Amino acid sequence: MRRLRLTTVKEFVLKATELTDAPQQQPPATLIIASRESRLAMWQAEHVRAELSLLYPQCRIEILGMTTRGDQILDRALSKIGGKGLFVKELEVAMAEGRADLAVHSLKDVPMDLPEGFELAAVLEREDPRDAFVSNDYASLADLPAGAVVGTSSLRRQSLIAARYPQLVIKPLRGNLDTRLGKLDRGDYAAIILAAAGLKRLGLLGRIRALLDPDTSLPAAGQGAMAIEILAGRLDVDLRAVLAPLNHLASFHAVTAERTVSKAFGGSCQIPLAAFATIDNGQMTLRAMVATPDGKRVAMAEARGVVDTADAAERLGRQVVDLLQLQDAHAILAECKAQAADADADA
Ligand SMILES: NCc1[nH]cc(CCC(=O)O)c1CC(=O)O
Repeated sequence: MRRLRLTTVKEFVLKATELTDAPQQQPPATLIIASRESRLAMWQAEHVRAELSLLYPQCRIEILGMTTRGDQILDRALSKIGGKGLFVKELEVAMAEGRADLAVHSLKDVPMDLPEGFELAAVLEREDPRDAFVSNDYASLADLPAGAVVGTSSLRRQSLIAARYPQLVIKPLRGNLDTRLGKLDRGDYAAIILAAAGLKRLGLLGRIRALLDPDTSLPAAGQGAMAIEILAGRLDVDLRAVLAPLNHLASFHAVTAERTVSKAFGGSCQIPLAAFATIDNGQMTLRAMVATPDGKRVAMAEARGVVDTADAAERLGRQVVDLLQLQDAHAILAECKAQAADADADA
C-alpha cells in the first residue's frame, strides 16, 4: 500500500541535529501512560510503550486504561455532545492527580486549545492520513446505487460525500472501530467511511475496499497522527526532553499547520472542516476546506511554502485561513449553524 511520503532527507538531518543538541535526559524509574480502553487507543499506548522501552530499557512503563465520556455516550453525534474534549478529559484528570505521566491520543481527537497546564510533548510519525471506504458488497463510493446508506458521523465526510454523490443517504455511525464494523456487518449500512490509519493499526487493512483520494476526500486536521500529552512545568522531571526523541518533525510541522486552520474556525467537530498538509523536500503544501453539511457551499484553499519551524507552519496555516475567508468562509459557517439549528428542530 502506498504511504504518503512525509519525511525528506533534509528533515531527517534537521531532526538528527536537534537530537544531538538536546541534553541527555534520563526518565524517572517508572512512567505511566494513560489511555482510553478501546482497542485502537490501547494499540497506540502499547506502541508508545514499546518505543519508550527501546529508548529507556531501564524504565518501567505501565499503561493505565480508562473509559471516557466520549466512549460512554454513543447515541448522539459528537457534534451534538460537545466534541473532542470528551475523549481526553479523564486522561488529563489522571495526569493532574499524579496517577499518570503521559497520555497518548489520536491527534484528531485532541482539542485545539488544551486546558491550562497541559501541553503536547510529541507528535509521532504520521500513519496514512486518508479516509477508507469499507463495505461488504461494494467496491467504492461510485459503485453504490442511489439510496444506499453510508455510515459516518463526521460532518466533514458527510459534506464531502453529499457534494459528490447527492443520491446517497448518509446516516450517523458512532462507537469505536469494532462497534462500527459490527454495525456494517449487521447490515445497517451499505458502506461506512473510516480513517485508514485506525484500520491499519488494528491489522484490519483487509476491510478496506478503496482508499479515498485526499484531493477529493480531504482529511481532517491531524488525521493519522498520534500525540503525547503531558502536564506542563513538572519540576521533578523534564518529560518534554524525555519524550523529544519520539517527536517526528515533518509530522509535527504538518499537523501544526493543519491545526492552525482548524483552530481559526473554532476547532470543533461542529462544522465540516478539512485541513491537510504534505511536505516534499522541505516544501509544505497545505490545503483546507470549510463547507456546509449538505455539501452545497464549499470554500477551498491551498498555500505552499518552505516550512522548517513550527512558526513557519502556523504562518502557512494563517495564510490558508485568510484565503478561505476571501471565499466567504464566515458566511458558510453561519449557514452551518443555521443548518444545525434546523436539524435540531427536526429531531
Ligand atoms: N474520531 C474517531 C477517531 N479518531 C482517530 C481515528 C482514527 C485514527 C487516526 O485518525 O489517527 C478515529 C476513527 C475514524 O475516524 O475512523
